[in-house]
Amino acid sequence: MTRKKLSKLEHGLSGTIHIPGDKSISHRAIMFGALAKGKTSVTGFLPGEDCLNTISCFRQLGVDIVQNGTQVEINGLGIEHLQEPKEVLDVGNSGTTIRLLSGILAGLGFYSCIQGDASIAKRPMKRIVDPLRLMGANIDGRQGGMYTPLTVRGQNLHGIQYELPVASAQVKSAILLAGLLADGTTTVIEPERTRDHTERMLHAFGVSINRSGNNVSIEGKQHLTATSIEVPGDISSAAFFLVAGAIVPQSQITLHHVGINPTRTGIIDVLLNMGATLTTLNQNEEAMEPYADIQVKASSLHGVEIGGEIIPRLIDEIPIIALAATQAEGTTVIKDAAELKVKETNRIDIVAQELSKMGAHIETTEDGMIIHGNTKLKGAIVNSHGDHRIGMMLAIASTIAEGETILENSEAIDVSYPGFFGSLSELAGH
Ligand SMILES: O=C(O)C1=C[C@@H](OP(=O)(O)O)[C@@H](O)[C@H](O)C1
Ligand SMILES: C=C(OP(=O)(O)O)C(=O)O
Repeated sequence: MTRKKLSKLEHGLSGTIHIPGDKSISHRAIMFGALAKGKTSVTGFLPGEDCLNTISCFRQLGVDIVQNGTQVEINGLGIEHLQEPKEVLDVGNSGTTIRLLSGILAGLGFYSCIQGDASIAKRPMKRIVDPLRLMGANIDGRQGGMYTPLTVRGQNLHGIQYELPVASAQVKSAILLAGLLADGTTTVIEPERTRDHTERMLHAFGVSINRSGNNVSIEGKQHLTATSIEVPGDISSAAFFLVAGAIVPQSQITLHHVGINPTRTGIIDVLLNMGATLTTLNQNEEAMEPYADIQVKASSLHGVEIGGEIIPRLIDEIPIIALAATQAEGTTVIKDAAELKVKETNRIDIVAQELSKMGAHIETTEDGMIIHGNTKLKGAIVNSHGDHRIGMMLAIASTIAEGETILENSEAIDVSYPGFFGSLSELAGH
């Protein structure tokens, strides 16, 4: 366990930083490059633990992948050339890897077993097992398919029409990827729009995939053609500094080349609603994934209500939004976010528990939290509980907390943002 000693900043944050590559897009670039025929080049790849685990899983499936920092070359031979792995596939801490990979493996002609770390062992897998079984998949797990390890004996699948019981891009993507290998058409109906990186990137690999309202359809037996992928900075990583820039007095910072796909920009909408001084500059809307520079200045915030269709557009940002809310005038209510309970940790309970140690006033509810604002935070011994987003949120909290903060299990941050403390030091002028 790594314990990190942190303290309140004496000055505001200033300067410009590059935000590391988007995690969701990096996973998909590896996976789709592995399914395609030909050489796929990826730039801006996120060399975080989750995405490195995706690389190692696909290497075990026989794919030649050369990774050098943020550059990756995948020499794909086509879907039909993936090979039965000799060992258990280990996804580490990554929910995205296990769910999307299961969708792919369900339609291939061999046996595989997938597992991850202690957090993955507690996360729900029935949400992918159920629809994949409806497509004819032979997939199982502990407790009737609820939990890992998962075993998959790939076989012929057929398309289905499936209404998602929860708004989840991982479940949508698992079904669409199985649909790519299946006979006939597969249609997924989303209750609310979730991130659409799978749809955008499959299109870039030459696959035809159609959206009509909240329905996404794919024809089976299509082939992917290798391409080049440019991964923009991860708005979910940028979020920690967007909030830091807003709440650390006298800050003014610019985050360079951040993805602004509209299915991901809920954090920008919420910060603007809270009264933050935030501007997007140098927007590029033409790219497969749009991006921009984002500038934020310290400003006084006020509480807001967050719920409904915006939730999937900011689901991973709720821990850092909760911190912003502790500094806002008035109360912030977050609802319709029960999905937070099945992330790397129960993010409703852990946000409340850890921020309360620093003096925050947070009530948990069944599907969110009520955060009372205008709180002076104080240093404390806090713990990431092995959850990268909790770790980063607590590190940002320490920059405004009186006294010293000790962050236990700070190593979890490497899952999505290996250079996080370097970025923080750079902006703090250390
Ligand atoms: O598809 C993806 O890349 C992701 C989807 C979201 O999960 P759900 O699909 O479970 O909502 C998100 O929380 C996760 O960090 C990444
Ligand atoms: C929930 C997350 O990721 P995953 O589901 O891929 O583990 C996250 O990055 O916050």
